[in-house]
Amino acid sequence: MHVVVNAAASADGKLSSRRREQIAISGEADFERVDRLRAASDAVVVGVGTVLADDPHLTVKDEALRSQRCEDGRPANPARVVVDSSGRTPTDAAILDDAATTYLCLSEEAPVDRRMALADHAELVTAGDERVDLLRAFATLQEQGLERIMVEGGGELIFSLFEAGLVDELRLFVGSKIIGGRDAPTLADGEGFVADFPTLELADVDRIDDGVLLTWRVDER
Ligand SMILES: NC(=O)C1=CN([C@@H]2O[C@H](COP(=O)(O)OP(=O)(O)OC[C@H]3O[C@@H](n4cnc5c(N)ncnc54)[C@H](O)[C@@H]3O)[C@@H](O)[C@H]2O)C=CC1
Ligand SMILES: Nc1nc(O)c(N)c(N[C@@H]2O[C@H](COP(=O)(O)O)[C@@H](O)[C@H]2O)n1
Repeated sequence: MHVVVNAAASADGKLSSRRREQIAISGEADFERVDRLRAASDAVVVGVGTVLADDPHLTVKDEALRSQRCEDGRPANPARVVVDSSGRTPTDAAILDDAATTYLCLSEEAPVDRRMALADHAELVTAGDERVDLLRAFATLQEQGLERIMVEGGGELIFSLFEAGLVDELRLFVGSKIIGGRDAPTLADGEGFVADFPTLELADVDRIDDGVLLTWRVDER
């Protein structure tokens, strides 16, 4: 399995505003790059915080890219995965439509009534007691043939993936907005590290739109 975290941060390092509303940080060319990365992936992963904040669809937007996937014998869109301990994903969320297979990674904490409601719309994976055990959940995804994984956020999930040692690559677009706000989400929120900080090796720097795409490989820990 190869896990790429892709996100867009403002020049001051925020993924969205203190209201946790989705903000277009990427420009047109970066959104096209993101679409190509989605098209090259077997699955696109987000945390339930992102589903509740953004109601994302997480499909490939360019029809030519979808057609190419079909010609290659793959589904038109990559699978979508939500990390959602207690099954808070709304049953009318865009991510649960029939454009692609959706996996909901739950923990034992997810109530039976939520499981029953969501089972009509998604494949349910249970791993972990309170929070989702990401190592186990990702191992289950791999058993389903999902090898090329793209993670789009948000900051809570990205921190946990670094903590679990699951991230191979980070692609961070730094855009030309200042968002500010001490409580606005950043790339890696969660508890934060105080030691054993994950370290990165810079692989590429590209100017895109009015910002910079930084590509980092994650050092083994
Ligand atoms: N600019 C960008 O590229 C992106 C920005 N965003 C923004 O990020 C914000 C949402 O991010 P967050 O609130 O951080 O939520 P998140 O999307 O990271 O989801 C976190 C939630 O996932 C669940 N979860 C279950 N097991 C977990 C585990 N082991 N580790 C971590 N989480 C686990 C918990 O309910 C937790 O609250 C929104 O404002 C959204 O707009 C989201 C994606 C990309
Ligand atoms: N790459 C990138 N740049 C930005 O500026 C963004 N705001 C995001 N947000 C992510 O894209 C998701 C929306 O996807 P759909 O258009 O609904 O398919 C959103 O939920 C964030 O994960 N990404």
